[in-house]
Amino acid sequence: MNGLNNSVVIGGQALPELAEMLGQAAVSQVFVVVDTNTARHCYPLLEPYLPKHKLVEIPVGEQYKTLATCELVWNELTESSADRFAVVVNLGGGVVTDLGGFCAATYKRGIRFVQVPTTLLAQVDASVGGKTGVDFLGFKNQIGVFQEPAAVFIDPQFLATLDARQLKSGYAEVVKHWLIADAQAFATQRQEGVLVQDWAPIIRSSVATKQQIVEADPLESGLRKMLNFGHTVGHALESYLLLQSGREILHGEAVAAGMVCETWLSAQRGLLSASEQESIETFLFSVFEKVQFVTLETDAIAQFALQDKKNSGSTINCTLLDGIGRAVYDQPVTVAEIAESLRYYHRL
Ligand SMILES: NC(=O)c1ccc[n+]([C@@H]2O[C@H](COP(=O)([O-])OP(=O)(O)OC[C@H]3O[C@@H](n4cnc5c(N)ncnc54)[C@H](O)[C@@H]3O)[C@@H](O)[C@H]2O)c1
Ligand SMILES: O=C(O)C(=O)C[C@@H](O)[C@H](O)[C@H](O)COP(=O)(O)O
Ligand SMILES: [Zn+2]
Repeated sequence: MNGLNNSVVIGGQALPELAEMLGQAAVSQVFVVVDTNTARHCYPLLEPYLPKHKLVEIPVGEQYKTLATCELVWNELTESSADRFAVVVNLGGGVVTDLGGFCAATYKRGIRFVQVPTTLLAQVDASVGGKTGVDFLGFKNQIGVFQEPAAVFIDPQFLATLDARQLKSGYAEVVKHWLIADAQAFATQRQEGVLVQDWAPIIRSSVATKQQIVEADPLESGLRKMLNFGHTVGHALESYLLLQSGREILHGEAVAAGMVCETWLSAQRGLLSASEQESIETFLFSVFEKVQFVTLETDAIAQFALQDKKNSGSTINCTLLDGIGRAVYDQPVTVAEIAESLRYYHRL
């Protein structure tokens, strides 16, 4: 695609390869989207590898993953007269890669973008697979498109400035990949927790799991729904708390809670044994603190699942576990069952 190809490069060679790619491709202008934190911590590491470019800085946080923030990016592209040979480099966590990807995919009906993820969450999940978008009316990723980046450049050195809470949030998606597709890794690697010294092997295996699933079903008509394990309940919880100032939680924290709830739903249906359920729960609670809500809120939280993208009509289709390392999708669940799973979580 105009000298850029759709690859994922992981390791110390990532930034030199990005430089090489941008040097070879027909590129009219380069725009680097950052947030305020990645401008400070990550841009100095990337800058030596970039040709002449313009920096586009967006505010930090999920609250800014909105159409209003997209306008900042589209304004900059328009005012700089960016043409279809311009390339957007998204340098940041999942908010930057989702939003920057969406802005590029829609500007003049689509210009090329590359992802340079700087959080563990974005390195193991968000930067790969072509889901881009923003939140809308409080619903997660309600507006977006599937558009693969021209390439993804993952350098674990960016993780050095990430705090423990953010590392754990990314780790939730690693655990999700184990639970849906890699029982062996869940059995052997979970002992290490987040005290991992070298993230590269974990990033490589998580990205490989995700790529394998995405390649089989890029537009999520079936199999890709496995990657949404923990997200029917997780997104409902994340969306509900996002709308309440001061109670926001991180995406991975919501997914971890969602995985406990959806593990319970799996066990309720006889898909998981009591001992499998217990080992998942015990592990998740050894890493993640309990998300705070009161029982009275569970019905309101569960209502958010009515907007889940996997739904058909009013049927909420959940992804459940059929044993550790195996996911089944399109499992109908009711709002009442989701609320019950949240009450179970609350009681633990
Ligand atoms: N597209 C997908 O497939 C996909 C997959 C999973 C999650 N997501 C989305 O990703 C988002 C969450 O991503 P996230 O957890 O990366 O959040 P994020 O982008 O908000 O980054 C987390 C925090 O870390 C800061 N930061 C980023 N890199 C840093 C670094 N190297 N050093 C210090 N600080 C740094 C950011 O400024 C922010 O404060 C959610 O919106 C979620 O919906 C998308
Ligand atoms: O790539 C996918 O497919 C996923 O579901 C990965 C999820 O971890 C990610 O949070 C994704 O953004 C959720 O997508 P959505 O379609 O439920 O908004
Ligand atoms: Zn996710």
